[in-house]
Amino acid sequence: MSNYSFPAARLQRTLTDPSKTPLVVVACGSFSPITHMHLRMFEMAVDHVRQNMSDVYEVVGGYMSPVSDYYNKAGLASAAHRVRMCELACEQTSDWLMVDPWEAMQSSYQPTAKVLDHINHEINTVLGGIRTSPTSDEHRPARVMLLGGSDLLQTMSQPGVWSKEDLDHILGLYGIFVIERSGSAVSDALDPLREWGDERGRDWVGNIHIVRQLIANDISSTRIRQFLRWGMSVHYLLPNVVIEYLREHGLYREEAPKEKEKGKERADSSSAAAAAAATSSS
Ligand SMILES: Nc1ncnc2c1ncn2[C@@H]1O[C@H](COP(=O)(O)OP(=O)(O)OP(=O)(O)O)[C@@H](O)[C@H]1O
Ligand SMILES: NC(=O)c1ccc[n+]([C@@H]2O[C@H](COP(=O)(O)O)[C@@H](O)[C@H]2O)c1
Repeated sequence: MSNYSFPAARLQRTLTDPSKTPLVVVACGSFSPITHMHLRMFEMAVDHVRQNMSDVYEVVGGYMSPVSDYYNKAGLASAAHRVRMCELACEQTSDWLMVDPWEAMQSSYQPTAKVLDHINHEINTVLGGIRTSPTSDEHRPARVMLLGGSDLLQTMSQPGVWSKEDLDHILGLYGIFVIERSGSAVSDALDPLREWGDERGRDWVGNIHIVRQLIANDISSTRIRQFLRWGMSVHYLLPNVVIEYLREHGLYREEAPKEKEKGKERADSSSAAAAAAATSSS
């Protein structure tokens, strides 16, 4: 990892309102390829904070963390390509989003709890937190929160996909913004978690922040890969710079063997995560 450095150039290092808690939003996923919806999720989370939690939090950063090549999911491009596409998309379409390549550079699958711990450590221990005002030397620890779609939340109550310890860590300590996604009803995803949270005497659900999609956007990377294989246009679904990169590197022209086998519309992320978790623990 000698060539790794934590990206902090766009991290807001000083609060604009000294009374607030700095908040860093982190999306973990395969991003194969990154779509406009992946980028938009962050804007939706910021709007949610401004509208519902602005008395407590100020968003100071947003990170994407693409999974490594050890995530056993069919049809993904290499981690190097996925990280680069995310970087290009962030550089060209956003003035605050960043990509942390740490997870993608690891030589084994890293559960999401570990990724959040890593970012928390970089910001709050290595960098020492966020300055409370330009005229003060006081630093405040940033709160790190996960960001994902309701399909991700749904996997959290599927047996064997997440360990109880990791759920406790993520939902108890960090918290999550959940963007509702068609096909994954939020209430169905929340109910089992509510039971487990109570069973353990902890308020998990209080740390789950549901973000409604007021303009429904159902872009999925699986669909994009399919369109590319079929020679269809993907314009206005992904940033142009990513489309250019896909063309240059000839990505997703062939169907991945496992994807073909399954013949599925959307790769089953829960089985992929379970397989990845099984690989990492074996
Ligand atoms: N259209 C969408 N609406 C809500 N959440 C989304 C949407 N697209 C992606 N996400 C969320 O973004 C995160 C990372 O996305 P991921 O890379 O898994 O994309 P995906 O489109 O779900 O991929 P795939 O189709 O390959 O499973 C996940 O938590 C996922 O739920
Ligand atoms: N046990 C875990 O930590 C666990 C389980 C399921 C998914 N995940 C993460 O959620 C994301 C899911 O991404 P995909 O939807 O692209 O499969 C990945 O970043 C994956 O690492 C983590």
